[in-house]
Amino acid sequence: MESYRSLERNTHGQPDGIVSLAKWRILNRLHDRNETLYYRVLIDNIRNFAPIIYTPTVGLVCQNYSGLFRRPRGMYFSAKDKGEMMSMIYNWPGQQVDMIVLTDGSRILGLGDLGVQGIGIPIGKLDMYVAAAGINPQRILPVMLDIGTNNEKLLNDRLYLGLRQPRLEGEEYLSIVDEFMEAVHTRWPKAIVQFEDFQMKWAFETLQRYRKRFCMFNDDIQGTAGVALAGLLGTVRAQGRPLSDFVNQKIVVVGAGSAGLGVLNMAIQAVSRMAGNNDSTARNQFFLIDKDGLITKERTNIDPAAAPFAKDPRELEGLSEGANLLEVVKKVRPHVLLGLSGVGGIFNEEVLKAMRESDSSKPAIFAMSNPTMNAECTAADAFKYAGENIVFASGSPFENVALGNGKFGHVNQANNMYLFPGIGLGSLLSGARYITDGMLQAAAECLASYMTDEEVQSGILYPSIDSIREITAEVGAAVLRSAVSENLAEGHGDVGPRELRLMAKEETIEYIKRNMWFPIYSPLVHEK
Ligand SMILES: NC(=O)c1ccc[n+]([C@@H]2O[C@H](COP(=O)([O-])OP(=O)(O)OC[C@H]3O[C@@H](n4cnc5c(N)ncnc54)[C@H](O)[C@@H]3O)[C@@H](O)[C@H]2O)c1
Ligand SMILES: O=C(O)C[C@H](O)C(=O)O
Ligand SMILES: [Mg+2]
Repeated sequence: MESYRSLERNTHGQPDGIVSLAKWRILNRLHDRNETLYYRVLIDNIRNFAPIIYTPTVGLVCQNYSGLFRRPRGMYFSAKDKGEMMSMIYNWPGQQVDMIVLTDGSRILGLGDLGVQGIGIPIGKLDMYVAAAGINPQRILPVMLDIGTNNEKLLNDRLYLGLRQPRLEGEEYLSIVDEFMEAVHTRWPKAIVQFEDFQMKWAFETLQRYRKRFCMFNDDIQGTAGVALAGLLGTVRAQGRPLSDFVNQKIVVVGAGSAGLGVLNMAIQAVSRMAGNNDSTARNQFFLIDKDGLITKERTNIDPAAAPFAKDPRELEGLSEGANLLEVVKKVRPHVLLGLSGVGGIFNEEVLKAMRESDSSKPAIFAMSNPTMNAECTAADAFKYAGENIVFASGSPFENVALGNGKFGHVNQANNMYLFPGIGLGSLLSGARYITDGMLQAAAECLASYMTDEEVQSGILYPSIDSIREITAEVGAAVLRSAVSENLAEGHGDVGPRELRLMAKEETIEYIKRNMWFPIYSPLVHEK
C-alpha cells in the first residue's frame, strides 16, 4: 500500500493511462507473489482498486497485454490443440474448479478484436468473483480460446502472443468451443462457465447452443440486461411513480449488439408481464438504433436478432428508416436514453440538450459503453447539457459531478459487476444444472429493490461498490431460491436439495455468506 500511495503522490499531473497501468503493475506483482494478501488488499480497497484490476484499466491492460506479459495466468486453448483439450483440462493442477470465465477475445469491451490479449478480461472478472462473491481463488479458471484474430495490427506485432491466423469461422469455430465445453463438463460437471466478450454472432449462438446443456450464461447479454433493467425500474421510482408506470416509459436504446438486444429482451419481458402478457404492446415504447440509425421493418438485411424490435414505419410519425439519433430523441422525447454502442461521445451536446425536452420529469441518461473513452458521454457533459435534474449512469466509473451550491449530481455505475458474481455464486451453491430466465429475473429484481425510495429519489440507483459483498450475497440468495422454486436445485457439497428447500430467505442469505471465501492465511502447521 505504501508503494501504491507513493506512486499516487509522485505521479501528479501525469497522463491517467500511464498512472493506472503503473498501479495495475503493482497489484499484478502482488497477485503473483502472495494471493492471500492480494485479495485482502483488493477487498479492503475495492472502491479504489476495482477501476484498476477491472473496468476501465483492464481495457488498457488488454490493449498492451503482450508487452506487459511476464508470466502466464489462466489457460489458453488454441485451435491447434484440437483433439487434446480433454487431457489439457485434466492437466490443470487444481482439484476443483467452480467458476470459469471464458472469452475468445473477439469483442473486448468497446475495443474490438484483441485476440489472446483479451485474457485480461476473464482474469479481471474472476478477481471480482473472488472479491464480491467470495469464490475461492484456488477454484477459479480464466480461459482464452485462441481461434486466431482478425486484428491486422496484432497479426503484424512481433510481441503478439497468440496464433497468427485469421479467426476460424462456422463449424470449425464451433467444434473448438464444443470440445472445450465437453472437456470442462467431464472433469468439473458442476463448474459454472461465464461467456464474456464474444462478438455478437457467437455470443447469441453459443448461448442458444449450451444454455440447456451446461450451467453457463453470457454476461454481456444476460448480466447486463439485469443491471440495466434494475436501473430502468429505478428511474421510474426516481420520478416518484409506481413501478407499473414502466409500461409507459419511452426508451431509446442505442446499440443493437449483444448487450443492447439483451437489455431489450429482458425489459420487454418485464413490460409484457406488467401489461398482462401483452407482448405486442410491450414493444411500442422501445426504439432501437444501430450504426445505420433507427431500425424499422423497412431495413434490408436486418439482423435476425434485431428484427423483433424493428419499428413499423406506419406507426412512426415523422420518423423513417435510418433516422439519426438526434432526430429520434427530438421526435420521441424519451424518458430514457440508453447507450450500448461502444461509440465514445455519441451522446453529444445537441443530443443531450434535446433530452431537456424529454416527457419525463427526471430523464435518465445511461452511457453504458466501456471503457471510459467509449462511454456515450461523460458524466460532466450529461449534467451540463441535459440538466441537473437527470438520473445518470455509466458503465465505467466517473466522479460525482459538482453542480454548484454544494450540490452534486450522482454518478451510478451501471455495470454488470453488480449481478454476475451473484448469478455465478447462487447458481453454484444451488447446484442447478442450468441457468434459467427465472433465475436471471430474480437476480435483476433483487438488485432493483435493493435501494430505498429516498436513495432512488436522489438519483442513487445502485448500491455503493463498497457493499458489493452484501449485494452479491442477496443476489446469490435470490438466484438460489429461484432455482429451488423451479425444482432445479440439486444441492452443493453437504447441503442437499431438501435442506435448500427448507431454508427461509434469511437462512439462504446466511448460507451464501458462510460459503464465501475470505482471505486469511491458512496455518501451515496445525495446532494439536
Ligand atoms: N455497462 C455494462 O455492464 C456493459 C455490459 C456489456 C457491454 N457493455 C458495453 O457495450 C458496448 C457494446 O457491446 P456489445 O457486446 O453490444 O457490442 P456489439 O459489437 O455486439 O454491438 C455494438 C452495436 O452498436 C452499434 N453501433 C456502432 N456504431 C454506432 C453508432 N455510431 N450509432 C449507433 N449504434 C452504433 C452497432 O451497430 C451494434 O449494433 C461495449 O462498449 C461494451 O463495453 C457494457
Ligand atoms: O467488463 C465490463 O466492465 C462490463 C461488460 O462486461 C463489458 O463488456 O463492457
Ligand atoms: Mg463484457
